[in-house]
Amino acid sequence: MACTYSILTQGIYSNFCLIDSNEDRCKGEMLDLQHGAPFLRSPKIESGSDIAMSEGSRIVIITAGVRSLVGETRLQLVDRNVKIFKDLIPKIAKGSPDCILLIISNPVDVLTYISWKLSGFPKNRVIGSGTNLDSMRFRVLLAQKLGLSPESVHGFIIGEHGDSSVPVWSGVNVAGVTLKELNPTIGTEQDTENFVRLHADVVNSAYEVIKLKGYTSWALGLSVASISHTLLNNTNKIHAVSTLIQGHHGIEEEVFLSLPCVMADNGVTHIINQNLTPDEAEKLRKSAATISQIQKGLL
Ligand SMILES: NC(=O)C1=CN([C@@H]2O[C@H](COP(=O)(O)OP(=O)(O)OC[C@H]3O[C@@H](n4cnc5c(N)ncnc54)[C@H](O)[C@@H]3O)[C@@H](O)[C@H]2O)C=CC1
Ligand SMILES: CC(=O)C(=O)O
Repeated sequence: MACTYSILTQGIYSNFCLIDSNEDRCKGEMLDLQHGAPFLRSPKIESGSDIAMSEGSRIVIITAGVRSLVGETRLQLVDRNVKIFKDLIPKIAKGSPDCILLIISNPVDVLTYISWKLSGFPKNRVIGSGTNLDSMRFRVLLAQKLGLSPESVHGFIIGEHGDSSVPVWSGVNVAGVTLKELNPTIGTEQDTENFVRLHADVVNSAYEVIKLKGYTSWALGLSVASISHTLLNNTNKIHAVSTLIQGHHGIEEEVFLSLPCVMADNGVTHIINQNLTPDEAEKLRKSAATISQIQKGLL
């Protein structure tokens, strides 16, 4: 609902089909939104529990499944959510054969891989929301530390949307000034300015919000709205999203992880080849090995 609300209120798209196995909850959400239609350019919103209602969709955003309880990692959800995806993805692929699949449910990297396999879609049209959210969290924390607007602080978190994510300290910059040039120890334990703490805070963000309010929603909704805007308007904007990264940075496994991607109306068009340090690339390869291990035997 946070994705829907963000897309609707920003005027990005106005034709929605909300599907949930809990039909009443979904209808309640639909009615509540419809009552706001005069403020929302009179959108068309339907709801139901039958996936066939979504036939012919341009983008299918999948958030179905269980979420983490307090202290539970995203990877611990894998078996329960893969089961749901095995049922859903073939039906969606049949009903909306030309759609872009935008996966949100966790563990998002594994479920994006599973969706790619089960849909038979080309890799560019199967995308996980990945570390677009983590990168926003990173920029917000960096901006708070530097006393700047997050829009003026640039940096990426890549790899797993989860505990093994990788901060690209070598590329963090403000107006083209790379912070690593000013502070060569940035992102290491030797750094007296303790920037390394910010990545730990990014990794801990979801755990903290879940402990406080039970789930995360708004930032993810805004992140998905931003990705949707790019896809629907063919803008070639770069987002860190989960895509097939085999062959990049020495990764041999068939895994989906986040790297900065150029995105347009047919999904991911290019992966940006960042000039990672050997340490950053090694951490990414470790992340890939972890995910690959988890994927074994799922299909
Ligand atoms: N990638 C990211 O950054 C984020 C991912 N998530 C993930 O999104 C997922 C959903 O989280 P919430 O929305 O907080 O959970 P929620 O419990 O509020 O919603 C999940 C919905 O899925 C529905 N559902 C379950 N099985 C279904 C099926 N087979 N068909 C249709 N609907 C089905 C449930 O009825 C429920 O309404 C979780 O896996 C969570 O970890 C949540 C926030 C951020
Ligand atoms: C739940 C989750 O994956 C997040 O908020 O990052």
